[in-house]
Amino acid sequence: MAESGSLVDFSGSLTSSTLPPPRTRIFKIIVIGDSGVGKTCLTYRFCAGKFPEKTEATIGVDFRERLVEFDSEKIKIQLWDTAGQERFRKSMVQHYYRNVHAVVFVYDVTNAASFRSLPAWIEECKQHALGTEVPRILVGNKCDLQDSVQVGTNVAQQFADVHSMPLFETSAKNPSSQGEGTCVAGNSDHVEAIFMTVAHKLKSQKPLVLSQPHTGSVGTINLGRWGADGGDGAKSWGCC
Ligand SMILES: Nc1nc2c(ncn2[C@@H]2O[C@H](COP(=O)(O)OP(=O)(O)OP(=O)(O)O)[C@@H](O)[C@H]2O)c(=O)[nH]1
Repeated sequence: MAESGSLVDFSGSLTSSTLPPPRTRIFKIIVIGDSGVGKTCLTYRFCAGKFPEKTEATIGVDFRERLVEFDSEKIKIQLWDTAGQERFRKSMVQHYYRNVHAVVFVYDVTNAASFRSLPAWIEECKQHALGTEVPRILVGNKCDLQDSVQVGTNVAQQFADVHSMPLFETSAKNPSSQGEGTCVAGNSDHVEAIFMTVAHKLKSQKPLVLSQPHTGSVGTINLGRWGADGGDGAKSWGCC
């Protein structure tokens, strides 16, 4: 370590143009659940700010990201929108489970089968070494379809409690029309709040390994299947 005198001399030659660019932390969050539960719509709404007019079944994995700022620190939230259909995900699975910082499990509140599938998704995570030490949340989507609800808040909350996850009920289509489940009431842009909550949680944890020079991009991009990796996993998670 340089003594303070030599440090002063040396720092005189250091200008902002010679310093490395500020680095942006990246949080890799995978979004999983049955086909048709709305994973693409949720990730699109968060990254592009609107409900997509048209979606097609995801093949493999789509990758969207958004740059956000917390306490003057820029953070890139990278959402990996995975295919729900088995035939579109097989070859890809082990790649998108690498270096994950958080997992978002999605079910469709109007589709009980998608809720019953959750244990299988949790099991798949476990098989890829993603246990309870990785922050996880449960999202019940399509709450705008109130007349068709098949999965009540109580049963979803019980499931969330058993698995130590916070539960959010929302709608990618109309985020202000969510039901009355835990953590949901009165938020006018709930999808935003869900992903920001996860990012906030991750930010307050151990610094991540992977970072990259700040490019200032905001919004949705699709880099294809092998676009990016995250860093070390975050270590703990409390219910909201
Ligand atoms: N009413 C309503 N429809 C939604 C909502 N979210 C998604 N949808 C619709 O549900 C269908 C499936 O949505 P996707 O986002 O493609 O579902 P996915 O989970 O990504 O499906 P896969 O890519 O096959 O895994 C589409 O027709 C969407 O328009 C929502 O919050 N409310």
